[in-house]
Amino acid sequence: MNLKHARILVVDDEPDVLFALRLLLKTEVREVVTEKNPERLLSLLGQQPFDAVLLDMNYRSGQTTGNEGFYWLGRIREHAPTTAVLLLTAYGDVRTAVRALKAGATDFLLKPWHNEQLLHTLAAALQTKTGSTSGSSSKKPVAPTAATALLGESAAMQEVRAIIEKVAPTEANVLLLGENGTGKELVAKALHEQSRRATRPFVAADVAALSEGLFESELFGHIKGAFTDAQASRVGRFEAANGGTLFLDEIGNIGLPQQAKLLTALQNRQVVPVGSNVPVPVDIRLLSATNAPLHALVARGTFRQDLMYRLNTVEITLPPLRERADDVLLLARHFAQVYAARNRQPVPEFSAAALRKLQEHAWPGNVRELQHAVERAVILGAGPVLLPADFSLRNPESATAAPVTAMAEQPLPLLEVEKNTIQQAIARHQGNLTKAAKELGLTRTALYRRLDKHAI
Ligand SMILES: Nc1ncnc2c1ncn2[C@@H]1O[C@H](COP(=O)(O)OP(=O)(O)OP(=O)(O)O)[C@@H](O)[C@H]1O
Repeated sequence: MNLKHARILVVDDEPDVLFALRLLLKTEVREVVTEKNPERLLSLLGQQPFDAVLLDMNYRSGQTTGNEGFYWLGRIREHAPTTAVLLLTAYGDVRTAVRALKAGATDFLLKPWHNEQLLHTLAAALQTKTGSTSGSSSKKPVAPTAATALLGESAAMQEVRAIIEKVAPTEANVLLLGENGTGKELVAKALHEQSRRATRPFVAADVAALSEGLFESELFGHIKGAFTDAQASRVGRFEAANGGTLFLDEIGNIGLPQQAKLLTALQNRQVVPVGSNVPVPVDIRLLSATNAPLHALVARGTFRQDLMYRLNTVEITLPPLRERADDVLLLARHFAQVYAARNRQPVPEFSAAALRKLQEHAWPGNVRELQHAVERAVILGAGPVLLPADFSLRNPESATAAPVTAMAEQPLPLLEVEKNTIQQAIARHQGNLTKAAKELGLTRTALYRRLDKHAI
């Protein structure tokens, strides 16, 4: 995790330390909360998730044993096992620091600290926490983190969560089905985080975005000199995910030749890098996702049945947002909190009419569309209560006609033209971003970047 996105809790009984750390961290991280009473630690952790806690070792004057620090470290480990804990220890007290690491601390910081060093240590601890450079050998599954919390109280979402809980600890391959923006990638991350592979890598690949030529080298790797641009050997996504989870997104969009190669790799549990003839064994759990009707593609003969059976030991279908109106409100309030915090604004309320508007909208882009709509409303909204006018929602039918008329009447700035063209393409394909991207001649990743740029 990036320092900029982190929520940090600092617990120390010295007001000067709290003041100095708040001053240092507030421009570097997303949120910093300071607390001088360690007794309040657990209730703070219960109120909101923190990515890291900076914890002092001694709270009573004259005490230098660090025992209180160890006690609170243990309690944090029980309540928030994924939160990084950095202990603040007196300079020179290396023995306590080593004991702290053995007791489960992520790292320690010496008082007085150097600001640069502290930021560096904190950033490294956050990296370790997300597992991207983790050297941890623990095989214990971790609880889902806030970043991957799958929200929704509708019967459909409760069922999805129940299936995740059952399937996550197994080695079953899971196929995630559902429209764009329904949360398939989020479910994939939740499956990984609740699995025995949680401390190993989670590697995602958008296979629809890969050209036919790139598919093999991206997934299986290549050796130096395998093709003109291959100036160095490179491991593919399979090898990068070794021991962990590989998530193949948009699996329904790959052609028959790629399907055959993928099936061979899955059957043999090994990959052959491009340009090599030496197979490399791989141990991965495969999760895949698509918004395409995969069973219909099999019936039509454009997707191999034997490959589908490899992928869908378990199938989870994410329901479209329009079928779970109650979740719309819950998610809207959640995103309002997230974006208000991110922009350091008070959390806005929703007027009854605004809530009605959100519930009645068809959400062709599902949760992603709602997320962007709320973000835009939080940033541009006029007051503490969000009104219907703060949400400019387009239904697929109305989106096609309006911008064309506008273009005919007066010249539009280039950015507006780009935005309109994208919106029309998305509307024409009923929110299917893969098809819209294809029509626009963009990769899905490039389309996402533009959606973000235009806050669509
Ligand atoms: N149930 C949910 N609770 C909280 N956030 C959600 C939920 N479902 C989706 N989101 C958020 O909506 C956005 C889109 O979700 P995600 O990328 O997982 O969808 P997807 O189905 O994989 O989309 P695509 O098919 O377009 O790749 C993400 O920012 C995700 O965090």
